[in-house]
Amino acid sequence: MIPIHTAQTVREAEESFFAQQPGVDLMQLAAEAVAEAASKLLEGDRTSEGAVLVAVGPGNNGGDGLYAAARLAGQGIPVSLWLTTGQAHPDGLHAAREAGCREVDALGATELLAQASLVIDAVLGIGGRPGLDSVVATFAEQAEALAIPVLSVDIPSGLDPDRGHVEQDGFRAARTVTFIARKPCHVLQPAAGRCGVVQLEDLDVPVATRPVALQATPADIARLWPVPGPTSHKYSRGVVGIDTGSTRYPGAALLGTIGALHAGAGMIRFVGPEVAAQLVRTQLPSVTHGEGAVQAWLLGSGWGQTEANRDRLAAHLGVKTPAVIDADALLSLPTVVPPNTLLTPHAGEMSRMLGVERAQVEADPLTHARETAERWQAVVLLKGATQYVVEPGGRVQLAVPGPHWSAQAGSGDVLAGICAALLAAGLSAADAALLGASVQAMAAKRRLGPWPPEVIAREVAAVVGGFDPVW
Ligand SMILES: NC(=O)C1=CN([C@@H]2O[C@H](COP(=O)(O)OP(=O)(O)OC[C@H]3O[C@@H](n4cnc5c(N)ncnc54)[C@H](OP(=O)(O)O)[C@@H]3O)[C@@H](O)[C@H]2O)[C@@H](O)CC1
Ligand SMILES: [K+]
Repeated sequence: MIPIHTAQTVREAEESFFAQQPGVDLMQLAAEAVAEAASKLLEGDRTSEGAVLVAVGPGNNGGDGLYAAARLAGQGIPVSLWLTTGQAHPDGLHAAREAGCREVDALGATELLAQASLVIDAVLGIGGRPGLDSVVATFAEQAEALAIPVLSVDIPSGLDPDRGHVEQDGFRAARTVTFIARKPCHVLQPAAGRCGVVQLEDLDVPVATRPVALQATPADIARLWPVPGPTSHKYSRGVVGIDTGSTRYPGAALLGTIGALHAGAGMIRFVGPEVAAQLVRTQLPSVTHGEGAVQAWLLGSGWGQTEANRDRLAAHLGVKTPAVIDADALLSLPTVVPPNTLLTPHAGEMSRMLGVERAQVEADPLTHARETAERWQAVVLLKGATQYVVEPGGRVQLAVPGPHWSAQAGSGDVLAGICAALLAAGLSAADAALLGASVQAMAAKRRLGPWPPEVIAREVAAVVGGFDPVW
């Protein structure tokens, strides 16, 4: 799991590091990493005038950029500096000037842009307030329009380091070199989409504080997946009870059932309405129909919004079996849900659960997901371009990200089914959510393109097969 830390935590880590090792110059280490990354991005194209154009802000982020500029100029690379506010880190500026960097003003920077091979964005880092001065914002847009690669120092300037929300257009980096720890903007969408490849330079500075979130990697998912062993049988692998679908939405039932089967459910008991049951029967012969003991329930997908939802939900939740509660059932939740319940809303559903606007959830997903988890004392999987797994108590994990093709009807039904299979296998609701969302993303990556959700669901089985260490 990759720890994600806030700007404040990183600052504190830096301070306590300096208190213990005052002689170490972190800015030089940072600049060295930036210069190295710049050299790689230049790929030998070092001849044109203004090959590297460094946009320099007034603080230490600009200082990193200036020392990196000095290093590049020292290698004979033509480097131009644009001091975006007219102010700059004094020692860094001195070093860059000594090394032969030339300075341009805003107009000169815009003119040079067309010939530049690389822009280094050292305007604002973790000390910046979100948003860019309009001249810098226009420069960033032009760099993007001209497809000039941008290397961002620490974060693409203008982003809020601690959030995924993007307030205004700004730099879109090909690569971001960040220091000490990854920050939320590097992993949370849509901000993460502006960072390009994120390269972490930890500068040997330890961070003692608890991370604000943990980002899962495919290796984590493979390690945690419940692969069957020699003593496994269908009951030990987990029986999933599924009550999903309606006359209006029978397909949701089929999709969730396909998801559960392809994620390794030992057995499925389908107890949804007859119209959905018929569909499942014709497509998935291994599914059994009718009541019986189950280890986890999958509820809510494709129910539609009806008065009957509250009773339909209560009928299953009364027995205190772990459950995945999805879609329409999320709006009929009782005040108390059974232990190990997983709620799987998207932003729109979460906004209705909390009685706020969807835009509010989208602007600050983490706060709202935390509030949802606290209110129902249940694990929440907030679905979307970034998939948040939030537990009551505040622990936040982020699923492995996937391609944006997955933003389509039916993906959520499949995902709920995958999570239910994992819950039935005995995983905690948090692990079921993290593994379920991640494996679906990994499957979508293997099947890149506008594949329908059932095709991605079938690919899940192939991804899971790769987790088996025996074969
Ligand atoms: N800690 C670490 O891990 C390490 C840190 N290092 C580096 O230090 C960076 C942090 O440096 P930092 O603290 O000097 O802040 P930084 O981002 O340069 O910006 C502050 C300046 O910008 C200004 N300003 C703010 N918002 C603005 C806006 N919207 N538009 C315009 N101006 C704005 C603000 O002025 P103000 O108006 O607030 O007086 C102030 O002058 C960090 O990102 C990393 O690159 C590495 O060297 C080593 C490891
Ligand atoms: K920056």
